Amino acid sequence: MAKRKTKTKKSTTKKLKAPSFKLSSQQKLVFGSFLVIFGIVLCIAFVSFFFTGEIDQSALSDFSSRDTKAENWLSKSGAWLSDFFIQKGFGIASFIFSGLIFLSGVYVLMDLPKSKLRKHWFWGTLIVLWLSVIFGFFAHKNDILGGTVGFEINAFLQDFIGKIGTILLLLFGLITYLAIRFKVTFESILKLFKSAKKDIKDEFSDLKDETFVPVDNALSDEAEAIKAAFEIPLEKKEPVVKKAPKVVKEPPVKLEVAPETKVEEPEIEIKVEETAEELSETDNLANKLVEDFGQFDPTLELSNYQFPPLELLKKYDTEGITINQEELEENKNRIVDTLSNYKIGIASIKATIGPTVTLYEIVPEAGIRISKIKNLEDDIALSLSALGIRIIAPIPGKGTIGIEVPNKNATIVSMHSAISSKKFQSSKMQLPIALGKTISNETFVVDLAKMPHLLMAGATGQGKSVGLNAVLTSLLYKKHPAEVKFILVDPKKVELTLYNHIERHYLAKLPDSEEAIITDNTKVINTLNSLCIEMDNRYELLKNAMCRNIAEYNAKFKARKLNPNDGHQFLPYIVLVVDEFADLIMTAGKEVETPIARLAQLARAIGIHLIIATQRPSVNVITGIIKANFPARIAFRVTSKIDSRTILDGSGADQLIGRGDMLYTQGNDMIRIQCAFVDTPEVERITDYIGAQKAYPDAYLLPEYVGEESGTSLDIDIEDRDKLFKEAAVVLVTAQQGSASLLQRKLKLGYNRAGRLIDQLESAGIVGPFEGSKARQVLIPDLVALDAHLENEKL
Ligand SMILES: Nc1ncnc2c1ncn2[C@@H]1O[C@H](COP(=O)(O)OP(=O)(O)OP(=O)(O)O)[C@@H](O)[C@H]1O
Repeated sequence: MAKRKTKTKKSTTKKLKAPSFKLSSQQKLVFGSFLVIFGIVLCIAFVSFFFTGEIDQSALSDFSSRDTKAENWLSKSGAWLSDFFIQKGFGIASFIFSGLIFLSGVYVLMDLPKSKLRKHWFWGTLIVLWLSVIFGFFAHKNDILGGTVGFEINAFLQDFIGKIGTILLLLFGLITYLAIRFKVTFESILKLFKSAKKDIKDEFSDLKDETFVPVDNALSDEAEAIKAAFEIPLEKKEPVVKKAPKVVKEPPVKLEVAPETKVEEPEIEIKVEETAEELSETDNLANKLVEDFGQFDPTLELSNYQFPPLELLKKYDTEGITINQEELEENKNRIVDTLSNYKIGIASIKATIGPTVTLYEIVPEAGIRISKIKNLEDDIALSLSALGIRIIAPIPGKGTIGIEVPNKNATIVSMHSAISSKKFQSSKMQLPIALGKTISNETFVVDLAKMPHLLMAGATGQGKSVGLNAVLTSLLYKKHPAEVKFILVDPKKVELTLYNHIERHYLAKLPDSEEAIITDNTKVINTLNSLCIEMDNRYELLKNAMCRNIAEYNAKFKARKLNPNDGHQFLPYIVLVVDEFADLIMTAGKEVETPIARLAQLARAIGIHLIIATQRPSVNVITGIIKANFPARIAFRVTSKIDSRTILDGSGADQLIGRGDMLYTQGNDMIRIQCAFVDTPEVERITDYIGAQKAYPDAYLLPEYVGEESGTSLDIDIEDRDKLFKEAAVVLVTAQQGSASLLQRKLKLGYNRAGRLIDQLESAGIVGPFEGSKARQVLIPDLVALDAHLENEKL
């Protein structure tokens, strides 16, 4: 865009330059002074016209006769000129013409830039026209106020749009003029009003003070002396010795501060100037761009995009607390009885009712050891004879013991309630996810960007897929397609297919792949490696932009402080979802584990987040390296304590009741949550709703990844060259800079491939040899020479 702009600018200046003629210094002096004098002549003639215009009318009709005399101070010529400009032309606004002619003379004499003068003429003429029309509006006949032009235009306008229409049109013209010429905005007008209001207020209070003057003067001599000691007028900054005038406007407290500020003032000023100069180059440009075009809006391309409405999600009748007093009492009695069987006395008991389980918080009697209760966990569970009892002894942060007992009638936590909750709606998180409801019926919202990766595990049929859908749905309800992209890996081939509808809105894929959702395990390897390249590229961009994370980078990009010509672009978050990780590890092993681990370790700062789900939480799937990099974990119900340990590093998941009952941990505490339920038809409605809207031309393209096997390090043979060879040559020749990182950025390549390309370009004689830290020399001067060079090679 910018390039095109400069091009058009250049071509117009070229066009304009063609007819211009150069004046010699003498010619400039003659021509310039003529214009200055002519401007003055016009002005004198115009002024005189107001006194002599009427008398001179007859003289004009007999202009050629030497006998007729005109009263105008410049005689007949003056009378004629002013009649021409004022009477027949634009009325009193014609004075502006005399000014413009005078100004043109000054410009010619002083050899000032003509572009500015052209601007003055353009805007000046518009003002003349506007004034003439507005004066014409108030003139009843062909009056000198608006001249013939003003009168006629008025008559024309009033015939068609009436008086009110004309005045409104003129007002609109004025607003447009002010907005374009002086960059006036609505805010600046408001500001002006505010400051005017303040001034009036100040003035008023000053006046009030002044009215007190006589009282001041009437003060006793003693009071006068005390007051005088403080009366050092701030503006003058004179030494204290200079005793004050009689009028006291400021209270003494304010004045006491004065000497301090006086001392510090110069230091502050110096500091401000220094920073201002340092920032000036890039920041001033960025500020100007923001002023002219506003902040960069990544959503602009799909500015009409509508977020899915809440109505697409289903509401359930069984929502809300269903446990009754009877059940509560019954459970309480059983807990008290069971514990007393083991000689554990209870001081108090409190219940918190959740959607699936109720937490009974017990304060044991003094002297009871917590370890005793913990050891009896299984026995207590057995005595209470309920599935899904979990004992938390003690509840972290409280001195109590928790016993979670499932409710007889579990309630469904609908996605509708989670998404519509205030907590989710008003969340300012980068990637907010409404996971479900906690035991105290609060909607649980977490930030995926903070996790920064999520591991989900649970036995089959316990709610993993629903959980994944809840995560994806949350993001779809909160993030614009420009802000987040998903890479979906679905070896089961059926779980995530619905998201195909939103491919061109929300999905990312490899350039050559047809399907955005990856179901083939071999393709996953390429995608993961490509994601690693994307990660490296993003780190390079962040480094160049001197930003520590994607949020800072995007903020800087939006503020137009990063130049897109340097490869900078708005970076959407990328969320990689792998539905069946165990399957992937079984078929591809190390080949996927390595890039996953690399991404998990490094990708957090640059906005790539992984969510991996597995139904086989065994140690060969969730390996040490994976676990170390996935602090945020969700465990649905599993069948054994060992599985629970593998996922959560502790038991608990084996005591869940299934159907979306889950434990969430982000390193320390475990939180029991009932996962929000989102059914397939709901997901379908959402994806259909989004899919029916205008989309990007293609899915978000990840950098191309070519496996290591293709291409050797130095392919001298033309046939063996990388298929991006020509593009790479064009990039380097255009930039006249032989750098691999430039190729990486422009062609979205990984470091290895860019390096290989540079080697091939060297052997083809397009770039020079390696020169240490400096970029290689480009041996071909331009694209024409490059074409010729490549043609020669073929011969
Ligand atoms: N949050 C929930 N609330 C209520 N019911 C749920 C919830 N999550 C899952 N269920 C019930 O459990 C069933 C199985 O859930 P889901 O398909 O998510 O299991 P899964 O763990 O993905 O199974 P698989 O591994 O075999 O795909 C759902 O059809 C639904 O009836």
